[in-house]
Amino acid sequence: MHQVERAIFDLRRGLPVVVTYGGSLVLVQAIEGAAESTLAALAELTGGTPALVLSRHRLAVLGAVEGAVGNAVESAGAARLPLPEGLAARRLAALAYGASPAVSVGQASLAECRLALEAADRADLAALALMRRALLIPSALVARVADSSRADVEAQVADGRLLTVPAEQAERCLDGATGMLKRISEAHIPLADAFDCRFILFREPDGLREHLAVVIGEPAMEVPGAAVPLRLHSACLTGDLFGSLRCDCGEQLRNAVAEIEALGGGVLLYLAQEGRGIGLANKLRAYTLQDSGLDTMDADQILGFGEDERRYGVAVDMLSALGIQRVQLLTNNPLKMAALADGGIEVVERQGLYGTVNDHNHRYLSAKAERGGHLLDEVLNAEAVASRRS
Ligand SMILES: Nc1nc2c(ncn2[C@@H]2O[C@H](COP(=O)(O)OP(=O)(O)OP(=O)(O)O)[C@@H](O)[C@H]2O)c(=O)[nH]1
Ligand SMILES: [Zn+2]
Repeated sequence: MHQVERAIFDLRRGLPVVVTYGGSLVLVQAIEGAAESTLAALAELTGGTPALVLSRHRLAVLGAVEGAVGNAVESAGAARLPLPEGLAARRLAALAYGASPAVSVGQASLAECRLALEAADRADLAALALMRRALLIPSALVARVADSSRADVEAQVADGRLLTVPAEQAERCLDGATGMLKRISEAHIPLADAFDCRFILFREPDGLREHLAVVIGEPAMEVPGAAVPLRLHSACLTGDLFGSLRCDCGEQLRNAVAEIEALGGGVLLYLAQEGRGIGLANKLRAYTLQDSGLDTMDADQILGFGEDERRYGVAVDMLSALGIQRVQLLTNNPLKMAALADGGIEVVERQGLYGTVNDHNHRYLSAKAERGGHLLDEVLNAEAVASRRS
């Protein structure tokens, strides 16, 4: 996976990388920061027509998943839209992640563009996977290298100006490599709500993300049959650190520590999955979209993401590294229970874990309950009763 992580750094810096696929070369570049000159440079270097790869979530926003074109796109999971020459950068951004689906491409209407859509091939899917792993907008500029330009591109690869990544490696970059988490370092850190805590840091094999296991007290981790109280907490910088009122994360984090302590000890896994896996930059974009009336899931979809982009393979790996097989899970999220069960961890019991409902997070929590199936009736109903009384 060596090339993948290097490619991610280049993409985040706004540089193109070359995805190789069945003998062909495809230049790939992030949509963020792309200017008119980016498209011109891609066309010049490759001798091909730059195209925009869009995820199926974004295509649904654009209304492009109906009819025959839609079927082909749906089965491929993404589509490629050839871009007209001289397309303005703001039109490109509007197409990739703009709030209004009523966008047009150059002189062409959206309906005409739909007809121009081509089902994504593996290089396109690889490009999207790289963008997701890099926590960029999940849409990519791509350009196939024409035969006449191949020697030029190969020369740039040879002198180190361009990196190549095989499509099949890039496609797998979201899966993680099971069992390869590295346990890096640890320390005792007393917390306000639990004095006896040990923080253990794990690093993913590609070096990109780090996750923490906080072992609280002396849980019976290696006792056969014991169910260890467990919280899986996805990072939320705004809530966890700043006490944002837009969500319930900060309170849930602190309540989880106190609750695990009260249960006689257990483990909290603090997972680097900011913004349900879309990253902080995109979460801020999603918040701005929510300010115009969208709910938390629709806002993510405008950006091209699914309802929840998190994967829990690293959590399962951390639990096995700690020798934990049976857990009592503190969550309201059925997906977390299913993900652990899929990973071979027995969820013996679930316990709800709540923050306070307020005017700012009410809509967010309701969307989680109504659309995400989160088990929040208790807290939302209690809040409704309280507001009827006052
Ligand atoms: N994309 C997006 N992410 C959000 C938003 N609000 C909060 N988050 C993220 O949602 C995640 C919430 O994580 P958790 O509290 O572990 O999980 P949960 O899915 O709410 O389930 P529980 O275990 O019941 O708390 C964090 O990664 C937050 O950063 C939002 O409006 N948009
Ligand atoms: Zn939060």
